[in-house]
Amino acid sequence: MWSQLRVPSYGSGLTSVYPREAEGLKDLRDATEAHPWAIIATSPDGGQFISLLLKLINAKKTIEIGVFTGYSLLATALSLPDDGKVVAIDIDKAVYDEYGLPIIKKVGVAHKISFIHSPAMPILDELLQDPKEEGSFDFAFVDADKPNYENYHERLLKLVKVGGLIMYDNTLWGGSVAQDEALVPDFLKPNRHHLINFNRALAIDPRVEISQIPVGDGVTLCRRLY
Ligand SMILES: C[S@@+](CC[C@H](N)C(=O)[O-])C[C@H]1O[C@@H](n2cnc3c(N)ncnc32)[C@H](O)[C@@H]1O
Ligand SMILES: O=c1cc(-c2ccc(O)cc2)oc2c(O)c(O)ccc12
Repeated sequence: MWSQLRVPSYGSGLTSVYPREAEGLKDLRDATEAHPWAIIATSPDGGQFISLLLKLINAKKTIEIGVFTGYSLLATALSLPDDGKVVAIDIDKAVYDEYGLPIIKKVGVAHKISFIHSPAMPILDELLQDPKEEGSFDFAFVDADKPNYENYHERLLKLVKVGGLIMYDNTLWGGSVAQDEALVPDFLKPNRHHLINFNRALAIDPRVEISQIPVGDGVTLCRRLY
């Protein structure tokens, strides 16, 4: 099961994450447990890492692809200044409206969020039509359909400013990217080769400086170089 593969989240969560988790984030994590796909939510250590990064880089404008119930989105909104903005894109609005939005309103950060109900690709292409949007984002977080990560990367490299960060979730894919195919559990197989190919593409991409970090299901952080 995926939960068994996320031992680092639980291990570090007990001491380093949960005691520091904001009340709204805990409420949202508890509420998300009721959803049948709760396991795909961003992990608490992933949320904590996003919060720290956003504060380190003084992020004001960010973009997120893949919202689900809104855990990473809430972690982001809480970490931006009061006049900060996050553009959040998901093909599923109902789950965000039901789980995340009421808590986001309650903790007073809804004004920082522009939720866009759509597949991400046309929105990224639309943003790129506007010269003001090019190079305007400090940070991007990608946690959606894995086959599109390479397509998102091409667009985000133009939307994020030089020196800005792009963070991709699930780049370890339960550890399976480093496993012999024969040992990989069936439920990890469909997306595994997409993540292996994506990791290979990032490894030789001269436009970014990268680091893969074993937070949650593995995240890869890219800093735009030019
Ligand atoms: C792993 S979940 C995101 C988890 C979220 N970051 C969190 O904090 O819980 C993936 C999300 O990507 C969305 N998604 C899948 N394909 C998409 C696409 N082409 N464009 C935008 N969102 C997409 C799904 O609807 C789902 O909500
Ligand atoms: O098991 C999953 C599946 C996804 C997933 C699959 C298809 C999509 O279009 C989007 C997301 O994402 C996951 C995820 O982000 C995670 O942290 C754990 C498991 C899964």
